Parts: sequence; structure tokens; C-alpha cells
Amino acid sequence: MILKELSISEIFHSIQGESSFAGWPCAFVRLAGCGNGCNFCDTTYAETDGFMLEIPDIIMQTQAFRAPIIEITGGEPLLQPAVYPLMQQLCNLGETVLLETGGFLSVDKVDSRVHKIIDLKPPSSGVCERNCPENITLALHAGKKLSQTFEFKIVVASREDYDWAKALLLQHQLYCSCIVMMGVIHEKLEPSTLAEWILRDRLPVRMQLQLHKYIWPLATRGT
Ligand SMILES: C[S@@+](CC[C@H](N)C(=O)[O-])C[C@H]1O[C@@H](n2cnc3c(N)ncnc32)[C@H](O)[C@@H]1O
Ligand SMILES: Nc1nc2[nH]cc(C(=O)O)c2c(=O)[nH]1
Ligand code: SF4
Ligand SMILES: [Mg+2]
Repeated sequence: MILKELSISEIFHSIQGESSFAGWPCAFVRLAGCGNGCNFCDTTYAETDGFMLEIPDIIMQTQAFRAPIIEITGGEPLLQPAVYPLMQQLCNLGETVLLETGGFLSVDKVDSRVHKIIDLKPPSSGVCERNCPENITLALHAGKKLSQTFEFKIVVASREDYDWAKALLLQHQLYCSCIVMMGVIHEKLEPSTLAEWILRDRLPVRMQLQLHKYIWPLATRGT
């Protein structure tokens, strides 16, 4: 693959439904391909049927939405080498760029201006052992200013997942330097159950629900 082309699943305009940026209008670039095979993945369609697009065209299409933020997601965006110049060029243009990554690859080569939203996959995902420990180390050693560009997200489906997340967070005190979001696998765990667990434990995390699934409950893609 040449370094100025990416395999794209979809480019769309929506309300950011997740992360600390939830609620903002957002241009999404969903890269095709992942292979991590998480249980409950709601974006399996991004695994196949990508179309090739050159970086200038991707930039033109996303900027045409005139959204305050641009998110690069997937699939797994960090699998394609050309994602690095794409993110860098968007930052150079003054865009606020979010990266949504599954957390099994290191974010060490990502432009430091990019806001990195890193999943920590819990046991029920089936891929928990693939979490890349370097991402936690990078966040903890980033320094006060750059640590603000790291955000961790844990999406839980069970009490076992929650206990795993809590132990990990307490071990590293991640919430002291970075934003930590916790959410539920949609329609697998009741939001109120997670809310009660967080409150009972005084866990300093931000709870999130996938806003777009409440705005457009019937949509299967493009939102
Ligand atoms: C589809 S993934 C794409 C980006 C990257 N591969 C990753 O896993 O972060 C985007 C986000 O959707 C979340 N997600 C996937 N399936 C979900 C589901 N069924 N319910 C809630 N969140 C889900 C993931 O945990 C991740 O935070
Ligand atoms: N509206 C909306 N917000 C999102 N935030 C992260 C998403 C993703 O699939 O990575 C996503 C998505 O698919 N739709
Ligand atoms: S890493 Fe992300 S895109 Fe890949 S299978 Fe897991 S949730 Fe789906
Ligand atoms: Mg999604």
C-alpha cells in the first residue's frame, strides 16, 4: 500500500456519541479492517468492503462537513501506515483530531496533538490479553500537558469486566492523570447497574453511553 492512500469503510457526519467529546458535531473517518475480533463489536461491517482514497480527498471530504472535531476510527485505524500522515496533516490544518483505537497497538507514533481515545478491552471482549501495556506507560509518563491528550475507555458487559476495570484503574491510578470513561456494551448491561457500581465504589471515572444509539436507534451504520 502506498503511504498516501487509505482503505476507508465510511466517511460521515454525526453527533459524537462517545468519549469526553460526546455531543459535539463530528466528521468521522472510519478506516476499514481490524482483525481484533472483539465479542460484541458493533462495527463488524468495517472489516470488509473498504474503498481506497488518497489523503487529500479524505481531508477534503471531512472538512466539507465544517465540524468542530474530526474523528479517525475504524476498524482499527492504527493498522494502516498512511493514518499517521493523515492525522498530522489534519492537525497542521488546525483541526481538532480524535483517534479512536482498540488499544492493542501502541500509540507512540501518533502526533502528540491528536486526542487519543484508547480502549482497554475487558475479559468479556475475548481479547483482554491483547491490550498493549505500553499505552498506559506512555500516558503515565506523558507529563502534565500531554497527558490531557490521552483518554482511556473501558466498555463493560458484566460484573467481572467491571471488577477487572476497577482493579486496573486502582493499580495505575490512571484517573489521576488522564480522563477515564466507562460505558456499557449496548443492551448487554443496564446503564443503571454500571452507574450504581461506580457510585457505590466512589470510582472517579466518567460514565458514557453511546449517544448515537439513542438518537438513531434503528441505524446500522453512518451514524
Ligand atoms: C467500533 S470501535 C472502533 C475503534 C477501535 N477499533 C476500538 O475498538 O476502539 C469504537 C468504539 O466502539 C465501542 N464498541 C464496540 N461495540 C460496542 C457495543 N456493542 N457496545 C458499546 N460499545 C461498543 C468500542 O469499545 C470502541 O470504544
Ligand atoms: N456518533 C458516533 N460516535 C462515535 N464515537 C465513536 C464511534 C466509533 O465507532 O468509533 C462512533 C460512532 O460510530 N458514531
Ligand atoms: S478493536 Fe474495535 S473495531 Fe476491532 S473488533 Fe474490537 S471493537 Fe471492533
Ligand atoms: Mg461506533
